[in-house]
Parts: sequence; C-alpha cells; structure tokens
Amino acid sequence: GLDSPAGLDDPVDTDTDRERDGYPWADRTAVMGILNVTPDSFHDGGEYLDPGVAIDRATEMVGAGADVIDVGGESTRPGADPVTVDEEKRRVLPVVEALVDLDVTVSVDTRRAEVGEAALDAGADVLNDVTGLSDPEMRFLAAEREVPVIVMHSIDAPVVPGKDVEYDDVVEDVIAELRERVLLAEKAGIPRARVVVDPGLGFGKSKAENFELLGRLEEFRALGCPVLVGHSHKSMFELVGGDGGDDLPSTVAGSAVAAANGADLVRVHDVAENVRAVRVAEAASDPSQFGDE
Ligand SMILES: Nc1nc2ncc(COP(=O)(O)OP(=O)(O)O)nc2c(=O)[nH]1
Repeated sequence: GLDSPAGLDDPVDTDTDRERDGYPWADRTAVMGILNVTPDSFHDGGEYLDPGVAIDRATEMVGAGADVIDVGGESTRPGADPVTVDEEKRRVLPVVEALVDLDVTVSVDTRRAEVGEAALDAGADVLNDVTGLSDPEMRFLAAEREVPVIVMHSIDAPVVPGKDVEYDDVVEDVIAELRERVLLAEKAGIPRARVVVDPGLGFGKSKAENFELLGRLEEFRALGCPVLVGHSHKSMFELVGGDGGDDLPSTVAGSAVAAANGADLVRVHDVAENVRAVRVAEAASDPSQFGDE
C-alpha cells in the first residue's frame, strides 16, 4: 500500500499547517453557487439549460455574493440518465466560457477528465469530481494543471437507487475512504491544500448519517484538506420537517452549522440566503472582527 505521508494521521492545525494560496476559501467560508445546466437535476433541473439563462443566473449569484460557481452538465441524482461526453461538453463549455468575464472562481462538476480538461481550457479554475478521483485521468489532470480538485465521497455516482451501504461509524468510514483518495492525489503530485474533501451528503448515506457527518464535520480536518459540504435542498432535511424540496430554511440552517463546524465551502442553490448563514456563523466564532461595535 501507499505509505502515509508524515502527518496525515495526526490532526493538523489546518489554519497554520496548510498554505491556502489565494483560493476564495482562504480566509472565510466560501459560498459555491450551483449552476446545473441539465434538464433533470433534482432541485432545479431544466431551469438553466439555455446558456443565456444560465449566464444570467450565474451573474445573479455573483451579485448575491457567490465566491465560486459550480457548473454541472450531468445530474448525479439516483437513477439520472447518463449523458454523453459530447452532450455534457455542449451544455457546460459555453457557460464556462461566458463566466470567465465575471470575477468569480468557476468549478466544473463532472465525472469525466475529458470534460474537465475542456472546461479548464475554457477558463474553469476548479475540478469537482463526485466520484472522488476514481478515474486516474482526473488525478493526472488536476496535478498537471495545478488546479484544486473537489474529492467527494460516494459509493458511486449516479448512486444506484436504493443501494445503501452499512457503515460501522459513517464518519470514520467516510474519512478513511477519503484518506485513501487524498493519498492517491498526493501520489499524483497534488498537495493537500488543493484537495478539497467532501463527505458526499446524500450519496449512499441514510438521512440520519448525513446529520452525523454534518455534526462531526470537524473530524474531517484531520485530513489536512479544505472541506466542502453539499447539503442544499437534500432529503436529509425531511427528518426535521422539511420537504427536501423547497425547504430553504433547513438548507440555510445547515450552512450555518457547516460553517460553525469548520466547512471551508458550502455548495448551495440559493446564494444570498446562505451567505448570510455563513457570515452569522463566522461572526459567532470570531466577534473580534467587529471591534467594539
Ligand atoms: N462536490 C459535490 N458535488 C455535488 N454535485 C451534485 C450534488 C447533487 O446536487 P445537485 O447538483 O443540486 O443535483 P443534481 O446532481 O441532480 O444536479 N451534490 C454534490 C455534493 O454534495 N458535493
């Protein structure tokens, strides 16, 4: 197996031990606005399929305070229809190209290194891989292009409907599996500062396990990587009376909890409201920023 690089197993003080060279999450919880250029995304499928509409939406999200825009051309929801590479490129590239003119970091949500590469060539800054670097080509691409890569934990994407994994301790198990991917990324030459880990809420976990992952998010900091949480409008909130669909209050509360628990990024559909949530969490964790106001 791969020998663990020094320090991976010891909790690192990620605020000092990790250079964060200028990414939007360097000094505050960054808000990533979701831009699904798909007909079938679970929450907002079809709304932004037209590139012009997608670009207007991105502009609106930047105006609302988005630090990152995450452009996706293939739904990852369970049972979603796979999309051909050409169709995925056709959806994503015009939007990425247009976003270059906006002053915002652009990530591309794709399982395919070929689409990721084309998106980077079109101006994207970050790769978002819901398969957690299972394709070696994605690792090599991120290393070669020296861009951050979001490594999400999933049993598979799209998740096979009804396929749930039995976890002993879901947090320890997910961290252990992410650790393997972090090691592989390092082996490919990607420093941990550029490996954003993500528990993959909703991807093969029960609703209660999603809350366990959110509640114990601090434990992910032991990996020495930035942490992203994607909870927006997910079915986990049905446990607390939300309808999993248009339950914005639960999502906003979830962003505050994630930020308070150390998330470096939150991935959301509704930017303005979730910007408030992370700012509230930060105010509570660092009131000194306000002087004696
Ligand atoms: N890194 C990361 N990427 C993700 N991409 C899609 C979804 C699913 O949400 P959404 O994009 O809104 O739906 P769909 O996949 O149906 O487009 N969740 C995540 C996530 O939690 N983390």
